[in-house]
Amino acid sequence: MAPNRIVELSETIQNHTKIVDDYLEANNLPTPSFDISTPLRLPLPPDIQVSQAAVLDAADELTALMLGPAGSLFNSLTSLQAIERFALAKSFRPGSTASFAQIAHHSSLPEPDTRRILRHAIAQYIFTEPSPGIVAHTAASKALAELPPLAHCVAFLAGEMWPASTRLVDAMQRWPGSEEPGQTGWALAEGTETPMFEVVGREGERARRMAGAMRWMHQGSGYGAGHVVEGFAWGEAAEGGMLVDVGGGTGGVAVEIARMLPRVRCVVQDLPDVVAGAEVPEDLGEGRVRFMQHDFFEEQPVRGADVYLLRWVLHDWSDKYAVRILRNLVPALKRGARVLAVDLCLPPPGALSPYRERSVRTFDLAMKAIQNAKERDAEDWKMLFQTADERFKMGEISKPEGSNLSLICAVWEGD
Ligand SMILES: C[S@@+](CC[C@H](N)C(=O)[O-])C[C@H]1O[C@@H](n2cnc3c(N)ncnc32)[C@H](O)[C@@H]1O
Repeated sequence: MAPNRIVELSETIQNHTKIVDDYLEANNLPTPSFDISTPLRLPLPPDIQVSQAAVLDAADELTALMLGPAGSLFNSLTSLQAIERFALAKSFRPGSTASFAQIAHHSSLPEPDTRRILRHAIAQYIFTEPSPGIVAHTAASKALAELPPLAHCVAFLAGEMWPASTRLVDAMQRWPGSEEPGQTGWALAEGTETPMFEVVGREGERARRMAGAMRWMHQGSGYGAGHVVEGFAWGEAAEGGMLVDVGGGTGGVAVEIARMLPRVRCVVQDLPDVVAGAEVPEDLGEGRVRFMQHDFFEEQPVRGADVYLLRWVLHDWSDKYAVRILRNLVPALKRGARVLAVDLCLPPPGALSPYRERSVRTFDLAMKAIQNAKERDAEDWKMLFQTADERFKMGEISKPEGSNLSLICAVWEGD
């Protein structure tokens, strides 16, 4: 039986890497490394360059296959932006084929542009060209056609995050060290100083795209509410305690917590528009989860709760504003109350492979580009709580198995 493609690719990598390695060794040339003494290009003759190219081709395809269609989708932002803007993925059914002319006709894009965009996408495994001029779907383009939250996520990254990133350094130059959410790369790209969440949030289609993107990003098992329930030492709070989910959206996390901890009562707070669209599922019965309009830049109205949850909230804000959010909790806190931030905790430098570290660092810069916000490491989290109020006592920061987010808990030691 022929080996599967991934095995075939790994063998290609192994065989051709050996050819390159043998050549370097036989010619007393240094093995590739990141050392400053390394030659800028591998000094290989044309016949050995064939092996070098074979390794690069196979490694690229193997990476894409290992990531899966959704994981490898986000590389080619130019063509992705066009695919979304001109609805190219929906222009013909998955399983069928279409000519460039047919797709152009459907999308109202000139045929030469359609062909150029699609061939750029095809080079990233989005669509395929089984015979010259005829296009078919791949798993990635089919997913764009059929999964609206994924399509929204791509559109949000290509339409909001990417332009913001291209202006990030301009914003850094114009407003050095700014912590204001309106002085960002996104603001420069948009030509406004109104923060991104405000502008996008009130524009129908863009707001839907952003909401869909959030839904898609939350879907992975690494973001499940189960990690909060299972990873947090609820103690007595599980026995009839009160949880306030500050900036809790439409209650997805609180509902899961209420389901898994049947004696906990939850108040979910968010902005009026968000809370207006929220519903408590029938199986939870009355009163266990209720929604409340509350702006977290105002003083916390629910006093004496056992746990105040801030899940994926503080990373949306620079320290200046995150400190305000925490300080607004203080008047409501009883001694021993816990403030639980569930957010990314950046690992110490070098703890992850560069490949993995790149994605968290990219996320960190993206937060800066859109909102002057940030991802924080353990020291940053400690500083944040201490700056908000010295009566916060930091507990351990833990990362439940399989979770992308960490549990960052501080206990209130004031009266
Ligand atoms: C990234 S979402 C996290 C939602 C939820 N905690 C979760 O984990 O799914 C950030 C939330 O903060 C809310 N938010 C933004 N500004 C707010 C404010 N001033 N007061 C209350 N909520 C706010 C947003 O509406 C949104 O629901």
